[in-house]
Amino acid sequence: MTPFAYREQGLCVEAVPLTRIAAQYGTPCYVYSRAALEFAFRNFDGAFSGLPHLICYAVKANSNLAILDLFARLGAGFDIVSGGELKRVVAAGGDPSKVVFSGVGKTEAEMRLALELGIHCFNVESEAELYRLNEVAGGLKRRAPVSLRVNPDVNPRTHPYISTGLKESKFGIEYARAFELYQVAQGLPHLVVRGIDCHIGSQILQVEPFVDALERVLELVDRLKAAGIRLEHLDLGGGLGIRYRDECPPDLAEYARRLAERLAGRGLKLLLEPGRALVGNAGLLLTRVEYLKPGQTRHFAIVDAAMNDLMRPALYDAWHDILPVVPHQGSARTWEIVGPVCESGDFLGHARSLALAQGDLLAIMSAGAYGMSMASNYNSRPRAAEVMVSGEQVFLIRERESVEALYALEHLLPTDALSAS
Ligand SMILES: Cc1ncc(COP(=O)(O)O)c(C=O)c1O
Ligand SMILES: N[C@@H](CCCC[NH3+])C(=O)O
Repeated sequence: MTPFAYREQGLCVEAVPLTRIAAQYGTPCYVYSRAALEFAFRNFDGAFSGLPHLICYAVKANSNLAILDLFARLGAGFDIVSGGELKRVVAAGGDPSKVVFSGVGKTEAEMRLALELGIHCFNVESEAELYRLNEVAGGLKRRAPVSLRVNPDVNPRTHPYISTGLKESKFGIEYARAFELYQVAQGLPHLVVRGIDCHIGSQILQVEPFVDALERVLELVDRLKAAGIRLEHLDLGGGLGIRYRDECPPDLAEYARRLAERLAGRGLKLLLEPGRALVGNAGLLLTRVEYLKPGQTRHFAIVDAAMNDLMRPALYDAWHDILPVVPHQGSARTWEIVGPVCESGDFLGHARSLALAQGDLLAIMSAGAYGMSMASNYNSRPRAAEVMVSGEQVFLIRERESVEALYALEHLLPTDALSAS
């Protein structure tokens, strides 16, 4: 599936040239391909067709309503980590009964909302959360469906900031305590034990860590079964990596086969929470070169997108391919691709060999996941617009913010308060 290709008018998304999108919607602008999103979901879902399963898209990767709507129509469930994400799922037409709620800090209000909407399961991350959830559910005269998110202590072999399944991590319940806490959960009157959950990290490029985690979790499933605690589902979280540069992510069929092998004959429904794998390569960030600033030691191309739009390079030193929308014949130079934000860490790419002129458009690739969803208004920069391409059509799915909207919630101190000091 190649939704991005060079044609006569330069780089296109499906049938639409990026030059047209820039002219109509301005830059910076996130551009997604509907075909790529649908393909990614169907492909992932299809790989597990031999097993009872539910793909719960991790909303945090990209929470635009149009994307949630698309996945909901394809039958997705959703993995959420806040009341805000739950409200987005509902606003997009998602089915709350296919929602799992992860996260270490669920508030009472978030629990209440999720119980009232009837979500599928809470992935509980601590003993204290079990007691709080029991109380909140009791207050609503309901029983809360729960899984314990177990920390299997396996190394996902990824960036340390996005490893979550090691015992040093704040996530999940310590493996050694999980059995005992299942017994606690079983004894609490307003909880129903439904399943078991783990999530070991993100951008994982081998199948082994998933298999190791699954085996650890299955050991626990067996011990629980022997103690009379039967589970309906096993949620293995998300984390499957994608190609940003030259990575070789695991083949989906192989990933599915290795998991299915270990789950065979157990009667457990498999839940998965992919984020990046469904949206990462379906989107790009379109930006324009504002200035070229060649120097003695380094040459800077200053573009109109910045770390507030795409934080991954600044935060993880992450690589995103940067392509010229209309390639030049001119000779290439090595450029630092940087934004206008007042931070030395504000870069989108180091040492990129490109033939550039002021005013050129660039496409920052593989920006569909953790791009817009991690954007901020730092330096009072309005967040970018988002559009979705479908064949020859372009749909605006999020307007560019206005600068006024950025301070609309703020208040000046009243004059009398100022004169009193
Ligand atoms: C609990 C949980 N589920 C799912 C995901 C999605 O991860 P990814 O986008 O790597 O698939 C994350 C993020 O790492 C997460 O924390
Ligand atoms: N935000 C990260 C992934 C974190 C996953 C969330 N648990 C990234 O951009 O790669």
